[in-house]
Amino acid sequence: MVILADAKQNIQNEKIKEEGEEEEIKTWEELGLDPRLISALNKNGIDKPTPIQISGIPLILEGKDVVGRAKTGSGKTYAYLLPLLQKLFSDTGASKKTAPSAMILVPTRELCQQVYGEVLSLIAACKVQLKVVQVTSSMAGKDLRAALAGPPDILVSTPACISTCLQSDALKTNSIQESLQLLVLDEADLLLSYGYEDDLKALTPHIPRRCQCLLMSATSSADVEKLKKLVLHSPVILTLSEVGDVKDEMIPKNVQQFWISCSTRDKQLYMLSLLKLELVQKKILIFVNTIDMGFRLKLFLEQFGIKTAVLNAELPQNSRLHILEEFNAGLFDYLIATDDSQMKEKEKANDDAQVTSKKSKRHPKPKLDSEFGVVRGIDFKNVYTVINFEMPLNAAGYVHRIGRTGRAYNTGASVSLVSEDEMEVFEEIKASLGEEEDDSKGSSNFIAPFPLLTKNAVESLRYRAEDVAKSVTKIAVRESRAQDLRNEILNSEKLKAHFESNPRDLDLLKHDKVLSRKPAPAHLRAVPEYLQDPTTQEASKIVKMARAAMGKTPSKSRPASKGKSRKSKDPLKAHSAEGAKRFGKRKGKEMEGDKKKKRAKADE
Ligand SMILES: Nc1ncnc2c1ncn2[C@@H]1O[C@H](COP(=O)(O)OP(=O)(O)OP(=O)(O)O)[C@@H](O)[C@H]1O
Repeated sequence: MVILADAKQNIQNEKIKEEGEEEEIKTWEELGLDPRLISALNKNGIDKPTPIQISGIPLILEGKDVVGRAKTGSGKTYAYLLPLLQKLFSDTGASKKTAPSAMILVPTRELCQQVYGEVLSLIAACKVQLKVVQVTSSMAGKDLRAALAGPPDILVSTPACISTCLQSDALKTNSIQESLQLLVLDEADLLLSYGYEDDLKALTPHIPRRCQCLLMSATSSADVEKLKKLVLHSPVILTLSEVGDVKDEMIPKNVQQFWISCSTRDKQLYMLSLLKLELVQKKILIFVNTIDMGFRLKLFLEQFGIKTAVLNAELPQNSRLHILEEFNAGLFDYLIATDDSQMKEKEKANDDAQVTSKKSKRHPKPKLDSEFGVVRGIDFKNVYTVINFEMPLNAAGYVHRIGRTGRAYNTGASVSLVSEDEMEVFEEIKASLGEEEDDSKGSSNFIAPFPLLTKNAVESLRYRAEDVAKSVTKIAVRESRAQDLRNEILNSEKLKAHFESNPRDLDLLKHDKVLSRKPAPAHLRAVPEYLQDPTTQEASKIVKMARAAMGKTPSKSRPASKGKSRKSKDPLKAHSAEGAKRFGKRKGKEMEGDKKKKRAKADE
């Protein structure tokens, strides 16, 4: 937790204790949390605070301005939500409120929906009379005014939408001056790179000096520095020692990171090998950098009976939210996500869309939702493996992608397919994770070569993969993308109506339906025995056993990292860079033992 120090103030440095470090275990009561919130958390199986919550909640309850930096999936949302709600519990509302008491600003609509859902469920569980609303830029002025009439106690939105509310008078600047007590900027470092600087500058002059401001992020950037100056004006701010750069374990220790060197041309072949030979554990989140690549991969995989959904910026918002809900509910195991850090592609596509839509009215390009984003902060449930089919543009993008697994003490893994022209960003990522310069190309203390995929196994699938890849033409990709969009727009109207009356109904629409015009040939669905070498079969069997051993929904609050980690038979553990250090000796003995047994058996 970094809390900026005003140069004149004494800097009180406290270090957030890492998981497993000797520390007195704090309880929610010791943090001064309201019993209603504690019982809501316990009902949810969340029985003790994470390090960032231990450090942050008391400071926020005291009214301090806070900049919270902690690794992905470490509970930053509750670190600010719990004290924020508690402060509003006691807000008797004596003075007539003319604007929300608290505003939570996030960079994407998906995160807006997620935080809104968390607030709603905590308010319901605590049975308190607090009103929360979320507003997004897609809402018309009259809907914004209706949503903010009242006004609500808590407002969850994006900076762009707040700016729209100010312009359309749905929010009045003098009301903000009178009523705003708490302002939270979540995923703060992304807010400016999402182009919200002007929107924030439109808001900040109206933030009253007494307002308590909180900035949360898993990675730091020059933008956070800018935001601190822009937003953190309270003179008394405490500082806890910086969690450090990305290298300070910004990726949870319980995430094993792997990589595979392969040509761009072979990426689909390697992806097929990983999934078809079942060498990685479900659920699987696959990141690509462009929407076209997402559909190309979808069409390719479905020819082999692997059904996926593609989450991207051109889908209607409630379709995107429904896909996230379906995926989190486990209705399908593979999700292809277009990474939001590829902002350039969106801006360019938006510009193109404006240009082409003038030229050809008949085929206007769909407008990309610039508030789309499914990497930052989105709390994917039970994602075990994150696969970078294409590498992110930078280290922060890598940290946030990998951060979609290994959340809240659960274990996870990542596999990055690195082509020759991605080696540079791969080296940058390794350096930012703390790799020493002199490490020879490819070797790493943080990201180990993926050990379970043999050359034989890959070559055995090459012919089929290349044959299918050829059939996925540019035209097929474009047609499937347009078809998917038409389906989703049609569905999204149905969705909106349906959600109102059946909020819990998740299987209304299948988002992972097959888009290929021609049905997948049956012989491609299964990999024939003769194509699988014994090593791969053995590895696949152990991966499945490891997954079964973890059960379907790993427990949220059982901290695997507390040294009491459940003995996982995960075959990757011994091979991961982290695992090699910890498991090297023990694993070596085990493997020695296995070899002796095999030799003894052979001698019999
Ligand atoms: N004290 C806790 N114990 C166990 N699980 C928790 C605790 N606090 C939060 N969680 C759960 O951990 C998951 C991740 O929490 P959250 O989304 O707040 O992480 P984050 O730090 O915001 O991640 P990101 O950097 O990706 O935004 C959520 O499912 C949340 O319910």
